[in-house]
Amino acid sequence: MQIDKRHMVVRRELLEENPSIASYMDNSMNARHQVVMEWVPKLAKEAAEKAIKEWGRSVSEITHIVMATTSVVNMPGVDLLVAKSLGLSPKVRRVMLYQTGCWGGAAALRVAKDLAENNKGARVLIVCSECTAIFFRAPSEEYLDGLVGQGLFGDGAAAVVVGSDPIPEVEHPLFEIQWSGEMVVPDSETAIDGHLMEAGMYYHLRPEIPKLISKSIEEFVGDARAQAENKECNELFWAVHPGGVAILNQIENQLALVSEKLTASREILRNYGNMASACVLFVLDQIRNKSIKAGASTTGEGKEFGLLIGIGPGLTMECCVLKSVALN
Ligand SMILES: CC(C)(COP(=O)(O)OP(=O)(O)OC[C@H]1O[C@@H](n2cnc3c(N)ncnc32)[C@H](O)[C@@H]1OP(=O)(O)O)[C@@H](O)C(=O)NCCC(=O)NCCSC(=O)/C=C/c1ccc(O)cc1
Repeated sequence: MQIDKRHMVVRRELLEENPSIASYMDNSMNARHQVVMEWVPKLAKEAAEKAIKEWGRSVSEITHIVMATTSVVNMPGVDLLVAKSLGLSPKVRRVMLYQTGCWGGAAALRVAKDLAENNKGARVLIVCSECTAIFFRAPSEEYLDGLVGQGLFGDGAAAVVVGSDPIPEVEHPLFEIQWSGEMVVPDSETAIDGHLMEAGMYYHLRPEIPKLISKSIEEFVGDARAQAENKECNELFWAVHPGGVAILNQIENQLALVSEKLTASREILRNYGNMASACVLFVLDQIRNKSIKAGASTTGEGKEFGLLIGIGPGLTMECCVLKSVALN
């Protein structure tokens, strides 16, 4: 699996308090709902506060919130809980992305880009928050792909503020979102599916997922590279969703990437597992932190352009072309 560590709110005590979650197929949705309604907003708030602090302006200047989660279904949306807990204005404009799975982080960036560019002065808070309590269950011989997911998935949240026309000396952009695109891999609808049942979220991950992705990745990346001065793959930096080691290996081989290109994705996989929508933002954070630490000339490992790629149910691939920022 190449995962050393994951963080999960599902611990022994929680399972003792909620034994239905620890069963394979007992009715457990009530218990799960309580857990994810507590933790998805809690993790989101923590991540958002860090992002807002780093951005450096007041919460009152956040005009929009875009939130992604696959871990909870609720009305009103959990974005409202998060907005309230952060003290955002009741007039903040909200977009909630549910059930996008692992392409949610990249999709949130796409939506935020369009909002920021079409609303002068807009500052869009993106929050991605995921909690595996919605689908954690006991193993069963009839459900091996569930065991694969159980070994892969972790809890986590990430946030970022997106805007246009940054205020000099006040706002310090890290990357510019140059372009965004999406593609559904042909005939892959059944590769990842998930259904909310009395026993919680029940999903399937077909073993052919990595192969299906590798069949379409070149075409998809070709569209993106055209928006990045047609740079060769190895002239870009890469923030690929670490869906699993086989997915990263297939992409690396298919695009003939040198091994360092996916280092950040592999490090996030190793230290956090697959946190669905939040993962690509963790990877991007890792890239800019390492770039700064290494004394690189840009936030993108010294490269001018990079691709951020989310991959999830559909199979949907979502890509943002990012332009890095010069580091002094
Ligand atoms: C990490 C894996 C699982 C194992 O890698 P490995 O240790 O190098 O080993 P192998 O790839 O050789 O696989 C070992 C065994 O596991 C089997 N296997 C391998 N995937 C499978 C399989 N999906 N079934 C059932 N047997 C299998 C595989 O066939 C093989 O069986 P065997 O030859 O009999 O030993 C690797 O195969 C891998 O990365 N697979 C792709 C993982 C994957 O599908 N990722 C999910 C992408 S979707 C996503 O990110 C989010 C979805 C999501 C959805 C809902 C949410 O709420 C939130 C999120």
